[in-house]
Amino acid sequence: MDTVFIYIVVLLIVLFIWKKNSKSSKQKRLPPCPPGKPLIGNLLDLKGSPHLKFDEWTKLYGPIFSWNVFNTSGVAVNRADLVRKLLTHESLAPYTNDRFSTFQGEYVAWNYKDVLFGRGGENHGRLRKAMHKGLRLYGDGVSTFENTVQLELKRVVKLIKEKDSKDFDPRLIISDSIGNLISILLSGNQIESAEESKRIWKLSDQILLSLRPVFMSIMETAPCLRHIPGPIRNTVQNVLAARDEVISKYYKAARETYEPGKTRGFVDALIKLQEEEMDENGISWLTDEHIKGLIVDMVFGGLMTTTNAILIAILVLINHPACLEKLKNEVLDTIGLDRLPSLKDRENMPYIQAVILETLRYSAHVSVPPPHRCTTDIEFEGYTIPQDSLILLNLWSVHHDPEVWSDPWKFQPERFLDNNGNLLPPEHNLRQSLILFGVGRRSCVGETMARSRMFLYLATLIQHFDLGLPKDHDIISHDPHGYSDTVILQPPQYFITAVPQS
Ligand code: HEM
Repeated sequence: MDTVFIYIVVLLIVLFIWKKNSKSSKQKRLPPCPPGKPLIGNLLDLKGSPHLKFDEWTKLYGPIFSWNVFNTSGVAVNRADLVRKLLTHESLAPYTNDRFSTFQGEYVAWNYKDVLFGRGGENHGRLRKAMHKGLRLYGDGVSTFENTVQLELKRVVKLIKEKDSKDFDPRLIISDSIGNLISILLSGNQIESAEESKRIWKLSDQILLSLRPVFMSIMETAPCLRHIPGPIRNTVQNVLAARDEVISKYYKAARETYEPGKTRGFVDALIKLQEEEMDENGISWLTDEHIKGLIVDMVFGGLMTTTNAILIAILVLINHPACLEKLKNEVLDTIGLDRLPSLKDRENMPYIQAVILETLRYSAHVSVPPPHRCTTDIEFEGYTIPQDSLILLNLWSVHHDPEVWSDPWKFQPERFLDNNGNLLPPEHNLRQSLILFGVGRRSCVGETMARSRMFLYLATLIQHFDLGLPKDHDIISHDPHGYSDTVILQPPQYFITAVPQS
């Protein structure tokens, strides 16, 4: 059975390449391209860690280069100003912000009814607004939700105190807690059991597995294989089962108990918006499937990114005790010990804000975000980017560009502070060289939420504990070159000590 299966897959891939090759593909002045192999192009080059290979090519070919895999061409953009121009300039933006057809968009998100995998167009803009509206529940000044987060943080502090100053792996506690927060945000309810965080993580993990290049190319070439017993069908079934569990828990439950005028969480906010947007025939552009698609985005977009950002910050900080000390002084001077940190404190705490920016720059853990699709031939910086090319934002190279960042591999929050210790303003050249959350029509909808969570988690941990290196475990390097290269870079397992502040 296995041999037949592999035979069919190989045959279909060859047919697909032949079909694509046989189409006329007049290539114009493409950006420089590393030499590849016949048929497969640069496939083998990208087998390992794509972000590291892209960085190598950036050094060889400069700020824009192209590559080819199975005759699909891609263009990588490796400098901050060029990323901004390509995605936001009014003459280019209408053509550079679409996405490709994907299994995740078609099957997991009800035929592109979400933001992340969704195609461009009018609905994409409306859905982004809807998601922002739902997320504003979490934004600055929403005190009820902030109180809920503080309750969750108290639980985290209690769990860490139970470690009794002994070594522990913070991933278990942080990932569970961020899962809980997403659950709370979706439903407005406090966590009922440990199962809820697990349910959310399961969906995120399954989507991540389905993003493996081999699975993606097979589904693109021969989607019918999802009906044949074997690994492809298993992957499809697992991701859809995990999705349906989350939808049943968060969408169906909210819909059944929804009371107009009460907004318990993100899902209620979307149901309310759906009602507000109904036309005279009682039909709303925001369908139930859109609401479900946005729930999938919340889980997949929000979980791994934020959990890893917090874990990276902790790992880097315990390896930089002087930064940790400055941070502790700022937290204790501004907030003290008698109350929990609140988002309002942030404006008086430039150092922690600089630490957050530098953590995200230094690690560039969303190193190569989901590709954009170029919808027509465009001229850019003297090159042609052909229609249907993938556009990849090489954020790893953008954030370690030695022309912009002095000593790019040094963790140095001070680079974002002026001589008086104030945070550089957003229009400063260095701030403009950060593309941490993308730019323009596809920029991250969860940016405010991610930054607020990073702030609250770090400030609360530092307020309550002296964080430090482990006593009985190896010290793990914080160098991002060693992070695992799933879609979002993850630091290796590490241990820390957390001694309660006296
Ligand atoms: C530290 C945390 C995060 C980082 C560094 C990050 C970074 C990014 C980046 C670089 C993009 C791609 C932009 C592009 O394609 O041009 C993106 C898109 C996106 N992010 Fe985030 N993100 C984070 C947290 C979140 C959170 C918490 C959520 C959910 C609430 C979220 C939801 C999304 C969605 C839905 C998109 C797709 C936007 C679109 O295609 O229009 N992200 N993010």
